[in-house]
Amino acid sequence: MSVRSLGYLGIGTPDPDGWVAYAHDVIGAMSVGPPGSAEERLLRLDEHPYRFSVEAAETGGVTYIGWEVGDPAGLERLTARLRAHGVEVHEAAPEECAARQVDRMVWFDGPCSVRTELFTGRRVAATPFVSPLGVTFVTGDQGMGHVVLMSPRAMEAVDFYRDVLGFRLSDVTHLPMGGTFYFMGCNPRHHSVAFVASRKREGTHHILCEVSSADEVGRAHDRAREHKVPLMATLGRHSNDLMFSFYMRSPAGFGIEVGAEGRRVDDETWVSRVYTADVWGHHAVADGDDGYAGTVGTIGTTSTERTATR
Ligand SMILES: Cc1ccc(O)c(O)c1CC[C@@H]1C(=O)CC[C@]2(C)C(=O)CC[C@@H]12
Ligand SMILES: [Fe+2]
Repeated sequence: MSVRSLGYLGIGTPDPDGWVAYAHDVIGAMSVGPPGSAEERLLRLDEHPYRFSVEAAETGGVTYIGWEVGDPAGLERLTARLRAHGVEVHEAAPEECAARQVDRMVWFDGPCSVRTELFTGRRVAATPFVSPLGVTFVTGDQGMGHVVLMSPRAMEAVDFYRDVLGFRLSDVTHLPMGGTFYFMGCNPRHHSVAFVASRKREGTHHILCEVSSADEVGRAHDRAREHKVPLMATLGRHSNDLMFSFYMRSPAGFGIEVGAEGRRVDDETWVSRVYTADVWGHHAVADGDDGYAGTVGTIGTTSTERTATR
């Protein structure tokens, strides 16, 4: 398998400065450059020169996905394989490679209408990563996190990632209220990309940033409340990747999942299963709800009060 990990994501949003501020103040990402510079919109999570590139766009969503390939020979093989499957693959110009801070990059129009890039020779930042909030992100051989895309053609996306790009179909989850998710991996992270079948819409569902501990998830959850960031789903534990996480809205509309304690997958022993529920929590939060008011029940009220509220 030549694709090694999720390297970077382009973020399109009508409010780039708002997204950058959110990334600093709530997620804990670090800008590459000073306020007002173009490099301020390049956001780091670790030793890579950047993981998010935030750009102005009419609608919010991932504008491109960058997959890191192990070496130049692997990129050659993958490019030939894509072309053999009829995919129009473009060689990035030197200035594009310089902007991505990579030695070589090819790109094509990928599933879910997302520009998909394959690169080798990523620069390693000369300066250390220092989160403005002291956050440590889990990346390394697991890549930057995961991205979940919605599409009416989710199955085509799954077939392409498995049969052409060589991803593992880790498992499938049928959620009563949340649709069917297909989770795909290319390294020990349970999934680096997932596709959810959506009858009407095509776009970005959420991006995961994994942090180093459950307490870091709790602190991110506190920051979301402090900054009045709407929740998309409450705290919970997934049954497939065992991630303890919550989901909040980003200013671009799609979700940011902040999680910890995700399991590592060994391709030699992994068994793909079908899930229909999380271990606990992860209750979807309706727009405008703070994810807590609905939990006030009859516990602690008297029988008279209970009768009165019926
Ligand atoms: C099922 C699942 C397993 C692992 C993941 O990283 C992951 O994002 C998901 C997606 C499920 C997700 C959820 O559990 C909380 C409620 C959510 C956000 C929805 O409202 C739809 C997708 C649901
Ligand atoms: Fe997720």
